[in-house]
Amino acid sequence: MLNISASYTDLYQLTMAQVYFKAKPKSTAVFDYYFRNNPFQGGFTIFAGLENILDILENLRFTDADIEYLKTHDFENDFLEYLRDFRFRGSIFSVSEGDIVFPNRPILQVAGSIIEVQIVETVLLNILNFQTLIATKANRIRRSAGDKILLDMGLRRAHATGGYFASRAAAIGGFDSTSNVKSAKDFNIPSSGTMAHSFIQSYEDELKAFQDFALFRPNNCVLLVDTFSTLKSGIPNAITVAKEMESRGERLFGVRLDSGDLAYLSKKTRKMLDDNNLDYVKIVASNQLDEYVIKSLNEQNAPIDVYGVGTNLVTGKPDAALDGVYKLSEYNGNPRIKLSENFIKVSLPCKKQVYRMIDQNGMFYGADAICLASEENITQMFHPFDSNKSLDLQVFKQEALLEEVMVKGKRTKAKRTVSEIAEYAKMRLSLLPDEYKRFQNPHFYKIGLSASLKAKRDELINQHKF
Ligand SMILES: Nc1ncnc2c1ncn2[C@@H]1O[C@H](COP(=O)(O)OP(=O)(O)OP(=O)(O)O)[C@@H](O)[C@H]1O
Ligand SMILES: O=P(O)(O)OC[C@H]1O[C@H](OP(=O)(O)OP(=O)(O)O)[C@H](O)[C@@H]1O
Ligand SMILES: O=C(O)c1cccnc1
Repeated sequence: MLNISASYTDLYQLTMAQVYFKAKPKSTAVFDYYFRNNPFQGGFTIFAGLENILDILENLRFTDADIEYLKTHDFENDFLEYLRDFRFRGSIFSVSEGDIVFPNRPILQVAGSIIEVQIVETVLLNILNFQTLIATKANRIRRSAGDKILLDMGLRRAHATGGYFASRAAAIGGFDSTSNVKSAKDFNIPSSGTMAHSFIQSYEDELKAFQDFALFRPNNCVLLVDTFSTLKSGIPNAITVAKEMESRGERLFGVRLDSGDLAYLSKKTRKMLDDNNLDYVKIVASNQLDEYVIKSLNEQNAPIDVYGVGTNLVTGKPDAALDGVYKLSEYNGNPRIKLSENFIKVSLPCKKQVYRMIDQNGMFYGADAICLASEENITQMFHPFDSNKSLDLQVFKQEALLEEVMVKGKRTKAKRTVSEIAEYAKMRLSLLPDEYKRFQNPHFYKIGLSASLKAKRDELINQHKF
């Protein structure tokens, strides 16, 4: 994992923490993590990053160098000594990583000493917002690509170290492999790679470049065919090399197209390969791909077997960020609220649970009910702000989404691998009806409050009215 110490936070967390330390060191708090809008104007979001956050929180420390640095920021000595021994000892309830989530309902709830839960806000938002964005983007690309192989090649275009977590999130969203060696190693993701134009340019002629590559690196050999002319030079040379490999008892894995009209070129390439009895040679395509280009290429029946996607995947284009927030819902056991002129931004008080409604076919019905943590079997949910709207929940099976994953700073469940999380995401997505999955105007997934939670919230709104 990347080395993240407790100074991976915003300064204001520490300035607030010093005041808590001096004025009310024994106080406790509960914070909710949620986001406000599905990214990419989609109908759902895939939650990712939880396992990394649990790893980070279990090991979070201020290093001696962190403390030395903070000495230059007017912090008091006794507070700095407290930070020297800082540990995260809080508890976390969370949705399972890989589950399908929706806006404006708690995904994760952090409880503990107010100093500790405040300091970890930044790293938690940083990791969860980014991976959730990228897993959701990756899944859009997966849904466009159908059963074609998807290779993440984005590290070089990612926002610095973001590429490390982007490759992990891409695998959760449905990518098959990554070019990113460190992520592949750390997260046990299959890795793969082809060759760069520079390799071919370093030779006097393309054929010799292909021949050397096939000779010294024959396994999963993919030749990049567009350096000079795809159809007049790259493919004929690749066919020559494929035949030479056959004579050695080897097989060329594929050719990669990286420019031009990918539908036209892949059709011509397929025909040239097949005419030479090379139907096993795969066609890889890359060049600024995203879910829309891939959908279009599939609609044009482009015979592409593998799509390599970089920039648009790892930067979460065009959204760039998920708007996830971390809001205080309880202080010293008392409910807290944040008001806003914008109704949707009014926060929800108290420790909560979220129930997902399951229909008689075992599919998601399209509604999550938020209630107090102590409630079970919610009979009715109410629209958060339109008192005329409610939904009878008695006909549904109800599934509790928030489960305990950390107590006193220690995990309470076994770690899950990236491939387990990816499988889980796929399974959960299969339970979501198609109308929430379409790219244009997806159906709106309902959110509702239990009567008790709504009453608590309304009581607090009235208390704080001016
Ligand atoms: N048949 C196709 N249908 C839809 N989109 C395509 C098709 N072929 C290529 N594209 C996409 O169109 C865009 C083409 O961009 P651009 O013109 O910069 O590529 P190019 O012709 O390869 O140029 P360069 O040689 O500079 O890389 C890319 O995003 C590519 O993935
Ligand atoms: O287009 P993206 O989706 O971001 O995919 C990654 C791109 O990165 C590489 O190009 P680059 O020019 O960096 O290297 P190269 O010289 O190997 O082509 C690769 O050839 C792809 O075109
Ligand atoms: O393996 C490749 O082809 C690759 C990897 C990273 C970026 N572009 C291409």
